[in-house]
Amino acid sequence: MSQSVNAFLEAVAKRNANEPEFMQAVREVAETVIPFIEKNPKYQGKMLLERMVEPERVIMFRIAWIDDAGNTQVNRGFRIQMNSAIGPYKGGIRFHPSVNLSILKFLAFEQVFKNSLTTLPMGGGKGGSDFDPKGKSDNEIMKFCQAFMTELQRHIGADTDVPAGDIGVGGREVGYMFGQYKKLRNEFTGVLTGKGISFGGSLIRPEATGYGDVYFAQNMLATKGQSFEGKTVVVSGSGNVAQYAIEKATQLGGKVVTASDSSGYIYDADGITTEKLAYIMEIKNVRYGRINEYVAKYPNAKFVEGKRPWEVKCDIALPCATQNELNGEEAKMLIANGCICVAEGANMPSTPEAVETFIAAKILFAPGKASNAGGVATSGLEMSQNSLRLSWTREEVDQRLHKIMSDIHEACVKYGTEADGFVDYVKGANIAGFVKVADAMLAQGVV
Ligand SMILES: NC(=O)C1=CN([C@@H]2O[C@H](COP(=O)(O)OP(=O)(O)OC[C@H]3O[C@@H](n4cnc5c(N)ncnc54)[C@H](OP(=O)(O)O)[C@@H]3O)[C@@H](O)[C@H]2O)C=CC1
Ligand SMILES: O=C(O)CCC(=O)C(=O)O
Repeated sequence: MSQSVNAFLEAVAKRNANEPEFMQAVREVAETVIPFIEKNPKYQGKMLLERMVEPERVIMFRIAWIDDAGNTQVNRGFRIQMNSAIGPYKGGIRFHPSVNLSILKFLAFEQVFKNSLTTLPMGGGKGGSDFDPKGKSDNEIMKFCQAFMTELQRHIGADTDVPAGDIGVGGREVGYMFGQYKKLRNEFTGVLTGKGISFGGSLIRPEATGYGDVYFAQNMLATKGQSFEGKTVVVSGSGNVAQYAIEKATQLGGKVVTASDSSGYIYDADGITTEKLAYIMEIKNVRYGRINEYVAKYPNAKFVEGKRPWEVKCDIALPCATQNELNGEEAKMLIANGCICVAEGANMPSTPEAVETFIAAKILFAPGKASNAGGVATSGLEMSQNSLRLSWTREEVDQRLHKIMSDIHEACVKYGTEADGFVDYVKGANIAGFVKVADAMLAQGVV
């Protein structure tokens, strides 16, 4: 690592002690963007990256609510408004007991680059709470969402900051938060995305992150004359992103053999067909159950408790669960088993050692900020439809999503192609994402 990158990271670490996930995300960007800045005088002397690692605003608040047993509960809420140079803050809300400042700052920082890559006018933000939705009744989920929005509503707005879902926050939670915002503010605006279709949501938004991840992998595979047809695919997670990655990979002729949750993974050598995926959706979206319930219905499959699916032989891997779920050893195992393509559906699922391993082996590797950008891009399309007070068809939204994912791929190739023709998608995504935000910051002066 160069001296300037080292010095930069030391200074950031000093100001952000005990924030390992945030430092991990900053390091990955700094290693590729600082050498680019050093070759481009236009971006020097204005502290651009130094400004980008400093959130424009961090909001932290108490959420008090009453559970079904009549007990008072207290959680912590956050919204990180990271960068608004190219548009209103935009990014999801996460409800998970692991949520803290470090995790949300890493997600908000990644979001700035990702949103820039989509080509749409969206700044970056992220929020959430350490609230654990597991085991809560529907009434408790609604009460919590209302209490969360009672505070958050004063900080957001259709032209200020537009939240959406993330881990633990899907259509149900977005609906409850939207209802509370509308009640308190007495306005019907597109203040959240991922809304229900009957109140301003966009067709394809639920599918968009998983579909977009597969479209991006399709673009990468095409550079090698390859496709999903006949390939074995390993997917982690079984939530929103994983479900639609499985659906699209299967539609394109791939055989998806795994899905997982935090308790372990299921391996189905016959492939997760459309009918079997419908069962996963019932387990996860209707009953909020566990992935091992799959083997009770499909006994040919097995459940591997407490493990992750990267030990399964595959051609393509799609990590779609959470951060740091694929380590260096697992990356080596994937490569030794013949994996040629990894497209991250989750945010930062590969550890730095895993990323290094994929790039050293020169396989097709896409970082989440490029390959999972289809979700927020379609949120951007939802905002456009809300502003127009129109709804586009499934086909129209899917067509736009396709085009956006191809354009992101092209931008990565433009900025990430090495002298020997290898495309470093990490470098490409970071530099392409940086350039648009940096140009806007330069034009707007030091603010
Ligand atoms: N939803 C979206 O549009 C977008 C999401 N992403 C990213 O994709 C990833 C998945 O999000 P999404 O599908 O929406 O979330 P969901 O809540 O729908 O699903 C999350 C899945 O990941 C698993 N998971 C969560 N934490 C862990 C953990 N610590 N170890 C193992 N498994 C875990 C969950 O299992 P369990 O139920 O056991 O916790 C569940 O299967 C996240 O990284 C998110 O930031 C990125 C872009 C957009
Ligand atoms: O759709 C959005 O606004 C948020 C998506 C998101 O949180 C993400 O891209 O990680």
